[in-house]
Amino acid sequence: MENISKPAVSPNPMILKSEGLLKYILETSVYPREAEILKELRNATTNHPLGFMGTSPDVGQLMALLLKLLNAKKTIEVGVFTGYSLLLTALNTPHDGKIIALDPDRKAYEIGLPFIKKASVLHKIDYIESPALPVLDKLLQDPANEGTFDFAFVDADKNNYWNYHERLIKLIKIGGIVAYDNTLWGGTVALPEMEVSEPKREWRRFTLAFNEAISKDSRLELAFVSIGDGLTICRRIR
Ligand SMILES: C[S@@+](CC[C@H](N)C(=O)[O-])C[C@H]1O[C@@H](n2cnc3c(N)ncnc32)[C@H](O)[C@@H]1O
Repeated sequence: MENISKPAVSPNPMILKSEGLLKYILETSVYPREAEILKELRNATTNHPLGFMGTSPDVGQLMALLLKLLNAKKTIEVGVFTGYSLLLTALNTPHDGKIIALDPDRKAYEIGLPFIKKASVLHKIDYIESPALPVLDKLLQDPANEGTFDFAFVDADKNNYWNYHERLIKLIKIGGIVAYDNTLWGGTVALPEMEVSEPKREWRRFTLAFNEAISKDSRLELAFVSIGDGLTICRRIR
């Protein structure tokens, strides 16, 4: 008899790690369909001292699909950097869409700003040069903001992911989506701590705690997607 207490794993777990497969996906369906202006922003960002640490284009493609499926109009972006995911969100929301974009690093945002302007989507963006938490708290001080956002994307300091979650789950409407990037943290979540480089250990611990807590959150349905550096997609259900 089939052992139902032991869920089946992927028939080929190694497939998740195959660089060749990722290259195939990117070259077959991601890069050819990526908006030219996003490519331009991505290329401009490679000159940043930290290189391109923006959202990976395959994650972007999935985000675009989610935004369109939701017909998202009102969104929040936590962690802008040079604005790849921000521009992508702006391109995939209607003309009267609104995005509250939060990041204390305005210098990085200014690298992407010319591309946002060129795409004629700046009018949708309310960029606030600030750490995200105080702004989210301020939004929640006005009960009129609760349950009004369609979509939020979090790609910032991992130590605050649960703090963001506790606020975003109230700001997002029932049926809306909050997506968290980097929830596989370079694959380190599946490694013993000893095998993880020292600089990655602290955020690995936060990511592990976040993944465990969110998996138990009954206010949402979720999918933990092995794409890019890991994307956890949560749909608020209550
Ligand atoms: C990985 S980057 C974001 C990439 C962005 N999603 C993109 O596609 O280009 C992380 C960003 O989080 C920002 N960040 C760090 N701490 C933050 C905080 N407390 N609140 C908001 N943003 C923060 C950093 O300044 C950095 O720009």
